[in-house]
Amino acid sequence: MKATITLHATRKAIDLSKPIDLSITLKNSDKNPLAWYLEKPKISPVQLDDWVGSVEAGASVNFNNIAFNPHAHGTHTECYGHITKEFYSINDALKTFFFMAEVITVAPENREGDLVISEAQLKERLHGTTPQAVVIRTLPNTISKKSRKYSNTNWAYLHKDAATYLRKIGVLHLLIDLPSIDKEKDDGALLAHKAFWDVPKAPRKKATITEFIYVPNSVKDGSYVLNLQIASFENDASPSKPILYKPL
Ligand SMILES: N[C@@H](CC(=O)c1ccccc1NC=O)C(=O)O
Repeated sequence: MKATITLHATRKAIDLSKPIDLSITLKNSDKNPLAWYLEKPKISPVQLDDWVGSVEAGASVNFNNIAFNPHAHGTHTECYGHITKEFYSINDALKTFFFMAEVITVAPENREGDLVISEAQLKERLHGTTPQAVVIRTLPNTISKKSRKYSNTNWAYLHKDAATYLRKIGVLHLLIDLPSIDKEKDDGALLAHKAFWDVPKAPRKKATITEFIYVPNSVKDGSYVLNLQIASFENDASPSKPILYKPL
């Protein structure tokens, strides 16, 4: 199935039968990626007295409870409610779901023992484009990202100036293949989150950050149509399913 999308008088044709799924599956398995010092998600049948919600155990249906954390267990999209005292829901922040996106690839720079994505790197990779969404693939890009145990690894992060740059060129949706755009242990500074959302000065209520994606190596850098979908959780963050379509 093909579709034509018109944005700012530019028409792009896409093939809806060729989605590129950037989400990492969330599973009850040791292969699930982990961050923030949590153990794996739990997916298990409901038990009510003698009844077990599993067809294998004699029930008519499979009926599982799921216990997980959107920030720690896989691909999720968050709004500025992630870092504010007041409650703001991702379900109110994200109300439209198709955007023009630029996929870029960066090798974080070594700065005093940290791996940092700089403003200069983003500027160079975006070469003057001002997309609605930016998808950052970090190098090395191995498939182990889908099952990595990130806790206490001091993963790569976005310099606050890089996040400010994205805000200033009008990027509304930022996607990255790390558990956070910020440094794992920063004493609560969350500099890149604050810079991207402009918190507390002038919070960008519609801006979102999607973390824990995986961009397959087969996907080339460049322009795509992004379909960013969340589950309708009233929460700062929700599991999400970003899908790219390559313009034909
Ligand atoms: N870097 C923060 C912690 C942090 O960002 C965080 C901690 C637990 C669960 C989620 C977190 N952040 C991101 O989604 C700090 O060191 O205080």
